[in-house]
Amino acid sequence: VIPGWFSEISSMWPGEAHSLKVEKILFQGKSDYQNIMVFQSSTYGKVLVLDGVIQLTERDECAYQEMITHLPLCSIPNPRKVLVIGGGDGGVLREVARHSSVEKIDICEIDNMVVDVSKQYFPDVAVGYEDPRVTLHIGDGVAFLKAVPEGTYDAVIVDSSDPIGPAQELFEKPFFELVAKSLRPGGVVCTQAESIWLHMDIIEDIVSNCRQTFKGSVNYAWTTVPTYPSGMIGFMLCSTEGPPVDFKHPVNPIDENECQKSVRPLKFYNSEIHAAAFCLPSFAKRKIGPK
Ligand SMILES: NCCCN[C@H]1CC[C@H](N)CC1
Repeated sequence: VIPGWFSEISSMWPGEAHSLKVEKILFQGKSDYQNIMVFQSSTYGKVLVLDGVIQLTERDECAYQEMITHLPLCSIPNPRKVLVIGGGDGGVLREVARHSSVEKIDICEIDNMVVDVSKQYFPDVAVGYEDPRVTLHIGDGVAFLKAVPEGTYDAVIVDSSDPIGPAQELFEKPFFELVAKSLRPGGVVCTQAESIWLHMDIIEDIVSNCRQTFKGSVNYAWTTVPTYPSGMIGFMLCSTEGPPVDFKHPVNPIDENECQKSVRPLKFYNSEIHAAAFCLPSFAKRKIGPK
């Protein structure tokens, strides 16, 4: 370990570790589920770390939060009811709130300390909680979905950490089946789906489970996030049987300059990068590309 540097060392990405220079550690704590740390970095703003894994930095969180939200919500004409599983930092809520068609936003986050820490150290991310359409449920996403009436949501966004730890069950088939039941016909789900450089085996399993579970379309998309391992992260975009969804051509575009009074303009997402996100390198296309 280099003094003054944080290195993201994990068995989930053996033999490599992204490092950030640390100016000051701002918070360290342990919730019922995980270790939580916040530090001021030299060049990426404040950084949120769970069990030694970087969750977000102020400088590049826009890439992840905007893409995981607008890839699904811009792919259906009028999203009204949206569920966020995970996402306790509030960044996805901030992005969902940009859609004026949305009437109700439920969020189910297992760890209340993540919510409190984000509100204290990342106000520009946790601002999402201030939207009156938001209802926060603290609990397990699987239990929450079991209690949801069938066909409740137009969109579900699964903003999870990695498969090792509290989020493990969010990568397994029973969870996908519960998500599918909670969606209306032609409803959409977007999940955090790891990196094609690091986790192709996991992604192949996820794609296989999704193809068995979601009878509309199943697509893998990705974005660049400098501070995530391998500098990128992917998403599964799936739709249930019903009105067809063409994820690659946003039917409900959001204008990057559409800056409502309350929120800042989009920093990353636009319609061109939406379409581009579904283009895969050949090694990935062969394994997880459209059949
Ligand atoms: N709202 C930010 C959640 C971050 N999602 C994950 C964090 C851990 C990474 N290895 C993968 C993405």
